[in-house]
Amino acid sequence: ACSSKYVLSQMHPMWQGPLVVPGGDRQSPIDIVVRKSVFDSELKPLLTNYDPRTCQQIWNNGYSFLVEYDDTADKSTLEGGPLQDKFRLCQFHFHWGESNAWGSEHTLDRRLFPAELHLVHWNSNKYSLFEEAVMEENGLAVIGVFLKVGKRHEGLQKLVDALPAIRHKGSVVEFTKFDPACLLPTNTDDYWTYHGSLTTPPLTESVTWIVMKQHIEVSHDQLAVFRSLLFTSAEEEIQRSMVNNFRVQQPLCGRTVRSSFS
Ligand SMILES: NS(=O)(=O)c1ccc(C(=O)NCc2ccc(F)cc2)cc1
Ligand SMILES: [Zn+2]
Repeated sequence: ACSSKYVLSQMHPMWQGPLVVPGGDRQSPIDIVVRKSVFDSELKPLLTNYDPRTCQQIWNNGYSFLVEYDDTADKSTLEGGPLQDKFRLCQFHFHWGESNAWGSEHTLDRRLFPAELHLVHWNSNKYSLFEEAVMEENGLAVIGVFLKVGKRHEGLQKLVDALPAIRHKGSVVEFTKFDPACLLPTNTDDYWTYHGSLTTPPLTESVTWIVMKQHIEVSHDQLAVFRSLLFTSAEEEIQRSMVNNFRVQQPLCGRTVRSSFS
């Protein structure tokens, strides 16, 4: 699957038929084999500087729900870690399952988590628009955080309360003053990093992935509200629950996964 130009079409409604992927040898997500990751002492701590005033809206794009940030200036940024440049936050979203048994995109030694958060940033030192950066080798940086079911996440509740207003594909509501830093684990120094791709079409291989070692906890009820969202728009007669919106793990194709901790 590393050299083939096609990846297997997936069961997901959005994945009709084989997808042509350019090259296809650095696709995401992957299974992170912890004991095969290589400690790199040059990896720095992550430096996030998010401004809640840049939070603009929350919407249902028919695959997940996105919280979008004003990325017309370097106001909410990510630097450090494996990155050489400054990256601007443009949005965050989640992937989850129909049950708590699965839902994450990355796995740790094949272990599945009920959900995964992605904070999406683009390289504002080198590019002037997300759409430009998404086509370039070092254009994007995405932070992945695993979710586990446990105690209620107070910071997440404001977002959960907004979801009923965007049940259908295409709906958008104003959403302001949300600090995405509240969704990061307490320890952001320990992570794995590797070069991969977007996990949804166009699957472009422009992402430096930064997957946090420490997960965050959300309650069963909070996750149940994610599952109350719909893939379908209000006009469609068949409503389909927005669940299992994850891509299956892709071949590593000889890539090295580095760790910031030994
Ligand atoms: N799950 S993930 O974090 O890997 C991911 C992040 C962002 C996007 C995205 O922006 N798609 C729309 C898009 C893609 C390319 C464009 F040029 C414009 C919009 C897709 C997947
Ligand atoms: Zn994602």
